[in-house]
Amino acid sequence: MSLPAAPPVLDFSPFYGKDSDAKTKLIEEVRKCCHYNGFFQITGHRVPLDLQRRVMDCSKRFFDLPLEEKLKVDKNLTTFNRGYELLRSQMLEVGTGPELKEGLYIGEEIAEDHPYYLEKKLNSGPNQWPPTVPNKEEFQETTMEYYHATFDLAKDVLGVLAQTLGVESTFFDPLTDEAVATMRYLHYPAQPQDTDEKLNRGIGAHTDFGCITLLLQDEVDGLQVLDAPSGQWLDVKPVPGAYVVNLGNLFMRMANDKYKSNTHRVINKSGKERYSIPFFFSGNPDYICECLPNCREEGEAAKYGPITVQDMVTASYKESYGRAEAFKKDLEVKKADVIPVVAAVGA
Ligand SMILES: O=C(O)CCC(=O)C(=O)O
Ligand SMILES: [Fe+2]
Repeated sequence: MSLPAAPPVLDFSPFYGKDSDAKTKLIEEVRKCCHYNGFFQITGHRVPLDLQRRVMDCSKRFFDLPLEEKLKVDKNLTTFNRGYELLRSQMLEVGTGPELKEGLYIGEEIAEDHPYYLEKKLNSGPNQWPPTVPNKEEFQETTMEYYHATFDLAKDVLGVLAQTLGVESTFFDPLTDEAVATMRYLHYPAQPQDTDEKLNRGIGAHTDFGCITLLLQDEVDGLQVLDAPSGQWLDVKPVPGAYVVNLGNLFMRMANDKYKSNTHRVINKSGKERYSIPFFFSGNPDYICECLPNCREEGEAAKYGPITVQDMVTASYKESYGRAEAFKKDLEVKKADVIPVVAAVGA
């Protein structure tokens, strides 16, 4: 048995080239990762490094704002998950405290007369733009430029995933057409070095809900994936310019559990602030997720029935936020604050 291995860094550029051997090799490597734990990193993609730098700068500019400015775009002002989320709002891992991260949720600009808004589709509505962020116009433009570039990359990654299943790279077009994706600017404050690892999470152990996630990390580490066979947590080291790609629960379900949506978490023990930008690609909300081609042996039944992207992702959201709310109510009752933070927001 090979030793537990951190997700490999793959050169994605053969997808755009004419070298069919290199393309076949890329497809094989991606397939191996999908079977193993659904995680890999990619370089050689088409999102410019300069755009990645500019978007990280936007994220920092936003989180540097005073708390009362960030609260002007509070996510709770919308019913469609756009805007600012305070520290400790989410709790994905049972038995740990609410998470030490703050975020800004952004998506495609959906006007209030758009059918997705009117029909209350997943995370669909106008973005809430922070009114006092420095260089506000550039902030909006760069954010959306980055959103669209990452959306295109997600489509390309799904093209390769289709090929790993032995079907055309266009197979997922009905899923990617008019797809919903949500991006989050995330900021993990520095935690104390002697932080209680059992309780404190930047983000608790979880699997992602949607189809695929493309994650941009800054240079501060903290992301870990669980190696299920050994129970070890493996660091996903930041590689400049690279994306961490991982499959979500929706994809695993469509692959009849043959491909993995793997458990991961963030513990920011670096003593530094950490910034990351995950891009969650859910898909067209009306797309019906069914068992994909070549994901079962002859005569083997599909493990799951059909479900829409909308229903699958909505159910996952409700579950995790419900847990955080219940925990906080419990804390209020006990009047105890057991979760230390070094750099609390606004402090
Ligand atoms: O910030 C990271 O590195 C990971 C974030 C993550 O796993 C998530 O938001 O689902
Ligand atoms: Fe995640």
